[in-house]
Amino acid sequence: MHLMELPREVLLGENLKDKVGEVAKRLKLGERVLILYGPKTKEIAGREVRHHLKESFDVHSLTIKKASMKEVGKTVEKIKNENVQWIVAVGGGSIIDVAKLASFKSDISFISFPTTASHDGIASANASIKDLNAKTSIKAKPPIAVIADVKVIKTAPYRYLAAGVGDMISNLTAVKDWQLAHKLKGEYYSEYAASLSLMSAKMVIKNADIIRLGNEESVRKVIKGLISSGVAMSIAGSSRPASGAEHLFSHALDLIAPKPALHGEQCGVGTIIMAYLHGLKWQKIRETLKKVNAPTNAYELGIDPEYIIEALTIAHTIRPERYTILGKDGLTREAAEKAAKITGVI
Ligand SMILES: NC(=O)C1=CN([C@@H]2O[C@H](COP(=O)(O)OP(=O)(O)OC[C@H]3O[C@@H](n4cnc5c(N)ncnc54)[C@H](OP(=O)(O)O)[C@@H]3O)[C@@H](O)[C@H]2O)C=CC1
Ligand SMILES: O=C(CO)COP(=O)(O)O
Ligand SMILES: [Zn+2]
Repeated sequence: MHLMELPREVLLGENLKDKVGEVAKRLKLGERVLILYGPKTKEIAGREVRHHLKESFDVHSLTIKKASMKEVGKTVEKIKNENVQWIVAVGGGSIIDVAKLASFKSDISFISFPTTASHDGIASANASIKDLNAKTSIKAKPPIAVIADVKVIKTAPYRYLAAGVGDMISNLTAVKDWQLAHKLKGEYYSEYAASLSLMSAKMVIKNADIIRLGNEESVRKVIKGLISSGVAMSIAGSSRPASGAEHLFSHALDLIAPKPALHGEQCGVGTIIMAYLHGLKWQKIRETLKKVNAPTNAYELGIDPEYIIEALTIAHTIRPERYTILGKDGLTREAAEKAAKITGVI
């Protein structure tokens, strides 16, 4: 059996901070809610969402500092102690991931209220928690609803929107890797999930001129793609359609770089290199990233070229069970240097 869990409601529009309660009532989520936010996202939208919820719910709140198991544990504890029935996560990928895993462990629902359009975890079922043994995402549950307030998301620095483009353009190489694993290793492959995932990537390429403007229409385009990409992952039952070797490269940078860049920024640069290795038109990918002002090289990522090379050579060790273009043995230092130089990454 293949279970596909998807969000039941997706709201995309302006001024939605007072709509969380309505959605929760419609979905009969219960009276006792826990709101999670970060120190910044509390001021950006969290406080106001909480204020509106207080009109008809018993509201508890927690400030989350980062996506760690300690914060997940704290959240699970709060859910238990206060008999919480559902969670709303107001924040970036880190806050959403903590809510996703804590609600999964506690077997309650959560609503995703993203404040950035920088990653496709907004509507996905997998959570990426940094200090788990795995450096990659693990299975949890998708949000029961996604409430994407374009005005809130637009308050985030433009850099986050460009990172969202990087996380989606990754789908091009992720799907290529998936097809390779299907053919070489007989791995399960879903044509439907792969097509949906590719559609998000193609849409950002097509709409790069709109996205680069950084206005509300740009946010809408990126958010829709990120939600579809998350749904593709839920259909596949793993992050396979949206995470291949380019993500392994980003995960490797998170491990070794003194100051990693945003997830989507690193994935975008990784996509250029992996597209080159796959024999895809990597120039088109770089052109799109340039168009939306996303980083396309080590300098723009703010990461020393030495870490880029090292990340390329260790990427295949991050998730050995997921076959990619890097193969079982990965890239030699020479091959890594060559690929990064040819594509202008270093
Ligand atoms: N589960 C999945 O499928 C996926 C998960 N991810 C994960 O998502 C994370 C990346 O998410 P991302 O959103 O880029 O980063 P973070 O959630 O880590 O947020 C980065 C910073 O941006 C701040 N911030 C959030 N919203 C705004 C805003 N509107 N204006 C100004 N600042 C804001 C945050 O504030 P504050 O300090 O208040 O939190 C935080 O300081 C990574 O951990 C990655 O692994 C990525 C892709 C897929
Ligand atoms: O970032 C993701 C998809 O964009 C999740 O990927 P991982 O499973 O590699 O963490
Ligand atoms: Zn990603």
